[in-house]
Amino acid sequence: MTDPALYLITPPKIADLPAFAEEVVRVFGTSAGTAADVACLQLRLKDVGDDEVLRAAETLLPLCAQAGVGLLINDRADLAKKAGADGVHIGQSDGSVAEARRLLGEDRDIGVTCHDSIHLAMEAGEAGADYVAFGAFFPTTTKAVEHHADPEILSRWSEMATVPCVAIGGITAETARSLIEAGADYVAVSGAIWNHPDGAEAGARAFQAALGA
Ligand SMILES: Cc1ncc(COP(=O)(O)OP(=O)(O)O)c(N)n1
Ligand SMILES: Cc1nc(C(=O)O)sc1CCOP(=O)(O)O
Ligand SMILES: [Mg+2]
Repeated sequence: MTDPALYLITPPKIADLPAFAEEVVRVFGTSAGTAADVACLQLRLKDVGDDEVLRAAETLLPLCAQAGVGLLINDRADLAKKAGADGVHIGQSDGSVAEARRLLGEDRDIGVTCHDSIHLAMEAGEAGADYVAFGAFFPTTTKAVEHHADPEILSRWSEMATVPCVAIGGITAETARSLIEAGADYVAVSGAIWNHPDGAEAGARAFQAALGA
């Protein structure tokens, strides 16, 4: 993952892959023609077959590569490996960091969901995670969440650890900066980009303005 603070997450379903790919290009293009303000894109498709994930990854990978944005696959290190993606994001039920590392090698990124737990984050960091993710910080309609995090966990983590942390859950352009100021290295966002009333590009621009990138 690179320096910019915006971590994009795809919608859980992509009905029209070519149209979505065009939207991704527009989102990447919101920073004076470069992708410099997006750290990575996580392909998070739910309730679809492996073929559909691999097809989407095959379409998105060259767009990401051209823009200098890493493509991470959600849930499945094996599919990240097959797709030649830049890494994987795993939740607490998606397998271990050790297994993902064995499959992907040292040069790929592995992120781990840690909910609202410093303990889980310490375990992930010790296991070799490249980042830990805390959330959910705000109500979200993208998924049913069981854990709610307070921004204070970001401050605690950033003071005690060097492993970067990602904030997730209902984040909008209006709330993103407060989480970065609390200690988040990245804000992971789905709905506020793809469901923006004026389109995804407008959503990305709003984050760009808010994050001062
Ligand atoms: C950056 C980031 N953080 C947290 C999650 C959630 O992962 P998980 O708990 O495995 O839930 P699902 O996304 O798989 O429904 C994430 N995907 N990305
Ligand atoms: C995928 C996901 N994981 C969360 C967690 O708390 O672990 S919240 C979440 C949804 C993120 O989408 P949006 O930006 O639309 O809220
Ligand atoms: Mg998961």
